[in-house]
Amino acid sequence: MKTSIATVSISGDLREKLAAIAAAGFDGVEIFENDFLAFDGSPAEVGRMIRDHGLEITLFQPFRDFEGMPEQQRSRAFDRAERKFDLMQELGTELMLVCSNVSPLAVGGIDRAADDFRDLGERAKRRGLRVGYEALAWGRHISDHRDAWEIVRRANHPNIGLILDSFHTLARRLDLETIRAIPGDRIFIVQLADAPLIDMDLLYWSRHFRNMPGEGDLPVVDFMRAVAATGYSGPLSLEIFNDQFRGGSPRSIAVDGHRSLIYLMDQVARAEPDIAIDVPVLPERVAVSGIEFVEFAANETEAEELVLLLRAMGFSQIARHKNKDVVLFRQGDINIVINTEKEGLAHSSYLVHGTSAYAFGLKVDDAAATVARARALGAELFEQRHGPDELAIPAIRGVGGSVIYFIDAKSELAKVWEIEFEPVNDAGDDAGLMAIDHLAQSMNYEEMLTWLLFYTSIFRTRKLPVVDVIDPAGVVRSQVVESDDGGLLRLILNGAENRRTLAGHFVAESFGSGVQHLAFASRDIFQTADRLAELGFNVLEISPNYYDDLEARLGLEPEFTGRLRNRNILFDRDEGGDYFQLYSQTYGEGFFFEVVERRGYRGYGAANAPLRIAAQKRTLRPKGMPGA
Ligand SMILES: O=C(O)c1ccc(O)c(O)c1
Ligand SMILES: [Mg+2]
Repeated sequence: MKTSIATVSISGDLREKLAAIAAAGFDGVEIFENDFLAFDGSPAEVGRMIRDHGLEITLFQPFRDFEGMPEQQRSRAFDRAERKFDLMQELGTELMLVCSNVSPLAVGGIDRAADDFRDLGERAKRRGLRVGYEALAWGRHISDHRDAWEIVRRANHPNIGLILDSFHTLARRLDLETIRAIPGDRIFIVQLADAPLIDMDLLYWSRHFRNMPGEGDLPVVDFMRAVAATGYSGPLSLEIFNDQFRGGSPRSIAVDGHRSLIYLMDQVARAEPDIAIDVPVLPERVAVSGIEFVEFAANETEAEELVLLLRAMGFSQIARHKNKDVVLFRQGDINIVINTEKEGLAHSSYLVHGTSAYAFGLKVDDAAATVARARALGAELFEQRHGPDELAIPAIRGVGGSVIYFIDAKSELAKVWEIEFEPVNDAGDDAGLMAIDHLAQSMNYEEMLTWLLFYTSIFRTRKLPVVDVIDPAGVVRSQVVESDDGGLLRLILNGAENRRTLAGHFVAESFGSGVQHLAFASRDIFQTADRLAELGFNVLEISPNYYDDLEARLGLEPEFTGRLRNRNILFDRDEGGDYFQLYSQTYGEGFFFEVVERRGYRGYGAANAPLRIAAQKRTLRPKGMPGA
């Protein structure tokens, strides 16, 4: 199936939009009339520019307030249509979208509208053009695709067809089964959009909050399954009205859009194995069984500080790389790599961002298949020169230019620690840390949907509802992406709206998005806390007021809250059970570690986040005093 996107979906002038759309791999564009009107070139020039990009014009739109007008307005509407037909012929496109009439002058009536469309069909036919009719969810008389289809059916003209738009159908929660009965060849084009569930006026919701399929909450896959059942084989065209996308990066929004369509088609093909759909074949979504390692890039001095910190959490250095300035620290199943090489991505990453967790490795069943899926979804491959006795670990680029490596047990990859490293003898007592519970990445709010779609389309993960975390300086939106089978990948995306929040400061001062915190799972957080105190760990101090409130709120025993308070442990409880957390102070521009213990608890301690953030901001190093 061909992929297409409406020019209205991304930012920039028409030239920038087309370049981004073509680069992202789309086959076609819908020309939104306003983009054309604002452009200072003739229709023929615009048409040529589009074709020079290897794109076809899948649709010209919108033509408004056409059907069911009283005389005078009716003949004027036909005159207007003829003018637009002239324009379409100069542009070089043959399909026009008419959206259902919103004018108060419009008279209702299915047959009256059908008559108008039959006449318009005749005019279109003379010019070799076609017209599609779309029900706007807020149309005056027609707001339901079933009624639009009935008008098209009664117009009974080969040049008049139906246009379906997932937003209008899903926003009104119309029965999707009604789509299956429409003959696929009577559907002239299918427009796709998702949206977050927000209770608001349909027109406002549609014009400001649409997003790419998979980024919102609407069942776009179910909609597309019904469309596929009709035998429709025309373009799938994104039509995304979104205020944020209008101000975003044309390139990255276009890449997101293309990714959303590939992922959507992939889901439809898997859900409807009996329907022949012409879609790219890609490996299925990848189950991640955990984070194999996290790698920090640092210079030598800062690496020493990091090492002190790791030792204060009970980590031991267990190996060093045979050829590179890279060392491996371990505790339980947690592998922390510190890379102080003077070349390669680690070094350039250090130069740009300072000491940071610039890479991590995920455990998967098949690393090659993982990369194949990621590539099919438009992810960027990462390859770096490696020595003859080193492994080529498959990898892609992630948030903020970071790297995600894939380790499987199928190949030699799982033996990377033995193959590339040599052991060193430095085992100390550990602090009861067993595994990485979760990894949190901070980014600008505008990037969140991009990375949400990235993670959910490539990996077998699901998103939880966005949580607004109140920082003293603003709101940070927090989005969990976790294994959808309750597996072991847990990621948090924190979207900062301003640079004065803890997350925003981190993004601004470390020059980009990245891993801001790592949470380790403890066997017994009380024992861990006591051990960390012996090791000289700088725990984040929590206000006594918190424990008074906790006691009252959850009805806890004073003896229990006393034990929490003495160790600066935060507590939360949900239907599943109890959650314990403690934090490090912040390092550098706001990086920190967390230790958690879950006793059946499923969440992430959102209730504690505002308080914890306020405490951490007190530990941020004052500006202008490096190293202080
Ligand atoms: O908001 C609108 O007016 C509008 C116009 C054309 C469309 O295809 C659509 O879905 C909405
Ligand atoms: Mg539409």
